[in-house]
Amino acid sequence: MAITPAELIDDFSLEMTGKDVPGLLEAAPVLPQGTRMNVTFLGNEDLAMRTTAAKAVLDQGLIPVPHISARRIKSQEMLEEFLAALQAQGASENVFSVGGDPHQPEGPYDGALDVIKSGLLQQYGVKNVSIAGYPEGHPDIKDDALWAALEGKFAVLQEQGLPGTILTQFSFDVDPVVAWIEQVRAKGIDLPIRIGVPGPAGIKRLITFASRFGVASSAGIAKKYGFSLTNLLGTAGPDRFIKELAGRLDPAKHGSVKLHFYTFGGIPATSAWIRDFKAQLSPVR
Ligand SMILES: NC(=O)C1=CN([C@@H]2O[C@H](COP(=O)(O)OP(=O)(O)OC[C@H]3O[C@@H](n4cnc5c(N)ncnc54)[C@H](O)[C@@H]3O)[C@@H](O)[C@H]2O)C=CC1
Ligand SMILES: Nc1nc(=O)c2c([nH]1)NC[C@@H]1CN(c3ccc(C(=O)N[C@@H](CCC(=O)O)C(=O)O)cc3)CN21
Repeated sequence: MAITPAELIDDFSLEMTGKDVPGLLEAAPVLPQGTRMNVTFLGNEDLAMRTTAAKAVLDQGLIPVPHISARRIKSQEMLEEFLAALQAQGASENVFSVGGDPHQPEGPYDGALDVIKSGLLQQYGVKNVSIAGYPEGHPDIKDDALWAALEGKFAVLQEQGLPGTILTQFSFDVDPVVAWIEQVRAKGIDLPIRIGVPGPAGIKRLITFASRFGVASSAGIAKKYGFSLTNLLGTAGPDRFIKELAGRLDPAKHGSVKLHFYTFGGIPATSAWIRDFKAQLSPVR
């Protein structure tokens, strides 16, 4: 029963946007070689920004995990163009297939499952597909639909013989996260799970992103996490969250569980925070 925070944070992954290449270059010296760096697929990015960022990740000795936002893909040609550009750089082995925030699909793909079912991923060298998980649900998608989507994606990846990883929305509250992991395992879904946590960031910024993405941040949850809703001036990091989560995980019951950092406060700040957190866990003797 229980793993140590050092075990939980080992082999963490993190995330950048297409605009974050300068932050990536600044942070790279403190990131372990081979660390996975997700690269977002936002509405304000284009193919060149996304592929340039993925290449920059590779050049730093890290592993790019480009996002493919199903609803933002306007055509099969656009999907193939993106995958081909990634493959040409050696950046197509790992992708995150996600629905995307547009209320209406901009092309033929309604959700992540449609992209996976297309069979195109393997054709362009994809070897591992991350899919999304929602410990606290999603503001626009009913829980039934989320579970059906997760089970559907797991089944199709198995049929295709493609390894997968579940990557979750961030949370400030360990209780729903542990309950959700147990539900995933009860459904027989044995994929490795990466639990999303926010890197250290301004409290205002954390709350803004939490409300945008439908993540709970009530006064009680905020206090437990380490910030107050009435004092928005400071910053907050996930140290308490990580220590509590580690204390409640049992590998025999919960399977492989790692961490994924959303870098709302910037990649350098998150990377330095992780280095310092690890150092304080294992003081030099
Ligand atoms: N790092 C990131 O960029 C993350 C983004 N998300 C967002 O979460 C949402 C769901 O993604 P997945 O779990 O991959 O879902 P999915 O693509 O597997 O779809 C699940 C179900 O919800 C529907 N759906 C998909 N996107 C929707 C939307 N924007 N609004 C209403 N219904 C939608 C689909 O038709 C399907 O029935 C997307 O909005 C996605 O962008 C979630 C986590 C992380
Ligand atoms: N439903 C959902 N959609 C998402 O797009 C999403 C999630 N969930 N969960 C967390 C991650 C983190 N995401 C993001 C998205 C944008 C920035 C960002 O820095 N955006 C702007 C700045 C906007 C601002 O400061 O308010 C940028 O410059 O691109 C960071 C993380 C996207 N992600």
